[in-house]
Amino acid sequence: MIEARGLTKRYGATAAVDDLSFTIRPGMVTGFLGPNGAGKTTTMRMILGLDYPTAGMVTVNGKPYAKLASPMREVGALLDARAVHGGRSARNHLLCLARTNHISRRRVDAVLDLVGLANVAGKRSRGFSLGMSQRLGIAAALLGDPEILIFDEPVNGLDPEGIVWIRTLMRSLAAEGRTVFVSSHLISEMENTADHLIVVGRGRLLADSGMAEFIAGSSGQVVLARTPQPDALGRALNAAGATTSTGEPGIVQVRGLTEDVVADIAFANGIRLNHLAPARVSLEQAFMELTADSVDYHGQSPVDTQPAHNGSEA
Ligand SMILES: Nc1ncnc2c1ncn2[C@@H]1O[C@H](COP(=O)(O)OP(=O)(O)OP(=O)(O)O)[C@@H](O)[C@H]1O
Repeated sequence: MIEARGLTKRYGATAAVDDLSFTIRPGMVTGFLGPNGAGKTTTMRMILGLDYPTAGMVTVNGKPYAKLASPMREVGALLDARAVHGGRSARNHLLCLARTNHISRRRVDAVLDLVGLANVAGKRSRGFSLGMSQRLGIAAALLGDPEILIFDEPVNGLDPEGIVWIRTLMRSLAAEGRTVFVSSHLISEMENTADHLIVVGRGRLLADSGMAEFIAGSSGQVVLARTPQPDALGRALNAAGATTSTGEPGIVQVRGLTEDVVADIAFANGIRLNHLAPARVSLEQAFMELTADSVDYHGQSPVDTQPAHNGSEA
């Protein structure tokens, strides 16, 4: 369990973390989300005693990190995968950590196996790809077999296989009853991984909710229907109170109704559906809407291509 109460960190005039209170519970993956510069890394550094709060407090299993008797056995963290001595082999890096924390050599080999680095364990980490470095960082986090795991943007720079591997690992660690706290600036990454979400923007708490509630409360689920009769489907759905719009030819975007209801309405009106699915984009849109006022770094946005409108598509 990690508990923050009124946690605040100021750098001059900037409040990197601003009066954050939350509880991270065991047995689940908690996603820590927010745009760039929202204060995620600063929060994680304070949990790990690497930065001191300006005000408030954060505890790990009821104690500040500095008071933990055997920190590596209680909390494992991956903050910066490149922060290792590049001249050391992966095994030596882990052996050094193990020795200073009274952890056996056997455990070093076990975590090397677990993260898939056993056959490069003798190689210097300087030559490692970002993905291999991430795996080494995760091996270090797991070394003390801790109950609490903290990962800062663990999938940065990973290939799809690495992303799936980390996602599966986080899920299995949570299933073992551990507390897993993982940051990301992309909600799409968390959608299939996290059970619970803490969302921050400009250092402040924007949401603290279960993933299912977050999705359900998002600004209207969007359902995509592919049909050879888009006009007829649009009219039938509008009559049922939905908002529809067209994207690609033959695709109707529906807001305000579930897939089941859209299917029922199509069936009742004799309209053929070739495909019906929830739109992934709705969750990302909900996240972007929630954090829109907190984004520090804006890029140039491309021309909006699909304006939604009320009423039937014409
Ligand atoms: N040591 C520091 N000195 C001054 N300002 C800092 C320092 N560390 C962080 N900040 C500022 O605090 C704010 C929060 O930064 P932080 O790195 O915690 O955000 P983040 O959510 O982890 O962002 P990202 O997703 O880009 O990693 C930013 O405005 C950042 O510039």
